Amino acid sequence: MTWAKICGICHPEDVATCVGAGVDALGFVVEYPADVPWNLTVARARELMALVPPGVERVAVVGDDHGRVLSIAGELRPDLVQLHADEDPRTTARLVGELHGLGIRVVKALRFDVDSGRLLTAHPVPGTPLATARWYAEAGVDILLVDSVSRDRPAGTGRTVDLRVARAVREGAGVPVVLAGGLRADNVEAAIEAVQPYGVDVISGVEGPVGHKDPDRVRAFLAAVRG
Ligand SMILES: O=C(O)c1ccccc1NCC(=O)[C@H](O)[C@H](O)COP(=O)(O)O
Repeated sequence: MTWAKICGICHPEDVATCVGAGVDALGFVVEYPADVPWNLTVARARELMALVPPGVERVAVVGDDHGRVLSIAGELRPDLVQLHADEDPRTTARLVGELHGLGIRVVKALRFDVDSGRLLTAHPVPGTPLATARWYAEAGVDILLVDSVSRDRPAGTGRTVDLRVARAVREGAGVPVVLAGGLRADNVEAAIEAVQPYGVDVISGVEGPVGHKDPDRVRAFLAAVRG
């Protein structure tokens, strides 16, 4: 069964909606170092995570600063930490060791630019997306997340990635791969078929007004994932 995560949770009623619809994991964006509509303080994230029942994984979506990532993880003790910025493999490897020591698994995002299709990274990386994926896998991450990024948004773009590239990463990375970027109830089945990912992840495709989940869209998305 394909693992399904819904990200950008900001309100208690959205926790209830997603859990009621059978989600596997919920993502909480915490003190992300860019202006995104789904950003939470640690205190607000703690309140919302406390509403998540056992059996549904809590993912803290964070980025960049090593010390801040570690401190957020220590304060919230999520099931997974999702590194969603420009963490280089050395920093990632260090964080993996420290987070695993806290019993927390690590997701690393690989972000593809919506205009050029290129893997966006501030660091010199091996030639192909697959080589970069392996680089991070060797750093010890538990899951890689293939996502899109735009000039305006570091995530939550509502735009799809090249599914052939995602498939190549999934086939060769050596760790489970989650597919994100522009997924909706009407395209997620085909995307799963094309990429055969471990899981899928969504924000825009299940929202009404930005920051608020639409219960019908949440249910339709999860029904489509379950086939
Ligand atoms: O969810 C966010 O707001 C967010 C903010 C900063 C960094 C990462 C973030 N989330 C990443 C995800 O896991 C999303 O599910 C992913 O970007 C998909 O978004 P969408 O294309 O809108 O479905």
